[in-house]
Amino acid sequence: MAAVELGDRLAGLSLGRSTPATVRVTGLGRAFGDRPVLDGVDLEVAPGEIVAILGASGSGKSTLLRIVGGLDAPTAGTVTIDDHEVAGIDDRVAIGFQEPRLLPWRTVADNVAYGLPAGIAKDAGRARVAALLELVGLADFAGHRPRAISGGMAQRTSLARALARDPGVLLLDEPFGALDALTRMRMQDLLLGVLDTAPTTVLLVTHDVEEALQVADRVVLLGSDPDRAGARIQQIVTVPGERPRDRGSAELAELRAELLAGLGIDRHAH
Ligand SMILES: Nc1ncnc2c1ncn2[C@@H]1O[C@H](COP(=O)(O)OP(=O)(O)OP(=O)(O)O)[C@@H](O)[C@H]1O
Repeated sequence: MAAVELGDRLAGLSLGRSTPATVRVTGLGRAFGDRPVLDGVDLEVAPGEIVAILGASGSGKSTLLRIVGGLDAPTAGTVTIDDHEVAGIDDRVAIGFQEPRLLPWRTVADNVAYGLPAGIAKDAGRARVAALLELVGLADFAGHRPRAISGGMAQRTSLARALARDPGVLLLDEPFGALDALTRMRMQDLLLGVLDTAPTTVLLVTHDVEEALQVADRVVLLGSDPDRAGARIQQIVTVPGERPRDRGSAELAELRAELLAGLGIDRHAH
């Protein structure tokens, strides 16, 4: 089915479509006990924008994402979504993790349905699940159990479940981190295709500079200065070029080297 036709089908559902939201992070800090992890993080993400968050292990990427999603609370500063402060788990937000976290005894379709907003009419819910399965290429696997599908398919199911809620903000924490390199690249393309049809504001945590450069409008580098305990934003890079981007372009190669250097990896040393 063509993407436009699918988009019409999604738009035509009685659920309607929530509009991509603005996310504003202001003076954000988080300490665990007396150990600061994040300190003074400021970031504004525009509606429909895709922002990748890069940083060394332990730099607080997941913590930042969890706070935006209301799964954790900051010790300083605020997060707002469309000018409403986040305080606890928020309906406007959907989260996808590295592990698909599917219920093994439920079918693929039932796992996606699990993400539907409370109170949606049965028919509308069923139609939305069908449209989402179509969108992620799993229409023929609706009745399968999670153990009978591949890791990439499970991750697509998880993405469809996140979108079932019709979120204004989609938070993805290393969503493709457990997949092999080829599946990972396919998933990046699939994600971009899905977002064309069902646009939302995306914050994507990743370890992978290449993934950030392929998928994001902007890349945020999180890290701490030698004289600071908590991490903050070191650099924000606007990625040039329309997607899909040419992985071999000189411009991206330069950005890649710059971001790797920011992560403490000197490419020329290897
Ligand atoms: N609930 C918690 N209690 C205590 N410390 C925590 C808690 N959650 C996270 N931390 C600490 O905060 C720091 C940042 O963790 P976080 O998972 O946000 O980093 P990350 O950048 O996502 O790391 P990775 O790339 O390895 O997933 C780590 O040192 C971690 O041990």
